[in-house]
Amino acid sequence: MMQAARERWDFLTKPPGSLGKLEEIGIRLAGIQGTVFPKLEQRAVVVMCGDHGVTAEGVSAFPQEVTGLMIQNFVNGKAAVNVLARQVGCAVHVVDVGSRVEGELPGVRSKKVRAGTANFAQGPAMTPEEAQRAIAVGIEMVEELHQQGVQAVALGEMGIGNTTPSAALAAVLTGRPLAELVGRGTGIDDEKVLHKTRVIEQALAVNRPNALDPLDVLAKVGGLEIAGLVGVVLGAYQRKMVVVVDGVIAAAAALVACRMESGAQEVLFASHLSQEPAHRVLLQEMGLEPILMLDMRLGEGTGAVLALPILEASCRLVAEMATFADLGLDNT
Ligand SMILES: O=C(O)c1ccc[n+]([C@@H]2O[C@H](COP(=O)([O-])O)[C@@H](O)[C@H]2O)c1
Ligand SMILES: Cc1cc2nc[nH]c2cc1C
Repeated sequence: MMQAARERWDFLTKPPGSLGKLEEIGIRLAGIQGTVFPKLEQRAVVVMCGDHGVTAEGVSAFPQEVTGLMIQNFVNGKAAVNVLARQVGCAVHVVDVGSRVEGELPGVRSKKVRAGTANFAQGPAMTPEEAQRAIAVGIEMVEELHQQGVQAVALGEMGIGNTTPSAALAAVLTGRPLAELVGRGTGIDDEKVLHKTRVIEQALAVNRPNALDPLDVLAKVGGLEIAGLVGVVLGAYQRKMVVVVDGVIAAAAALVACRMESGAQEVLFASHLSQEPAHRVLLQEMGLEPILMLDMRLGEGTGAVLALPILEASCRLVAEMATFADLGLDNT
């Protein structure tokens, strides 16, 4: 199907290759959907939310309570991701897979596996069973979206502290040194970046995650919303749905999913390049090239949602452009 799509792109009324990455995107979409004319009309962003015990170590510029406040903001339709999702016509699904918020908020899918992870600088973030349950929440969510006819899922997340587990996952799964991976997250200074690096070093020494066992790594130094996104990727791969990766946290989840199911990479698109340094390394590891470069580092799925119209442009071009044959011309 990808070969058929490549031929179609070369017959469209333009010099071959002149639509650049839009052509490559279209060819990959054809492979995923099994048609030369892929469609991305129905799309959704899943915002997985969770809290992190490691915030007790002072690794974020913001207090943990902000996770809950932002969950409320998402259901009020007032967060950045809501604004962008409205602009591009994308449904927003907010899933609480592990926040410390008590009770149930209307508009939030309450799927809490536990109220935040444990501080992984002192022991495992969660048990493998908890990680598996959080993965199941993601699979279940994407299964529902599939039944609704959704063709593309954007990976969103919210969790104060979650750039710390993301850097830890990246370090274990890629083998790169922490100095290349640890960043400012929500905006910590140089001194705190060093402290964050030492916290992750300690977490790796205490937990000794097995790099060849992605569930072990995820449970020991991951997060509940990260595990939820692993499930979204795995579920989407099974259903041949397009997955648009957001920033560093979503990319860490995507790499865990790829280590569990090597073919999962086939359905992934990188939306943008975050300012968080581990993001570049994670995308490289998955062979993905970012579409947008906007110096964003917000999360929530904002970059992924913004890239949806670019993916859709590719679908529209191949469906609506005339071919040289339509013009009565030979393209050679
Ligand atoms: O998407 C990114 O690349 C990204 C980079 C830095 C921060 N974030 C967001 O900020 C929060 C994590 O930052 P931090 O400093 O608390 O680890 C979390 O809610 C993420 O959605 C997201
Ligand atoms: C305000 C705020 C909004 C966010 N959205 C995703 N991560 C976030 C972190 C903070 C601090």
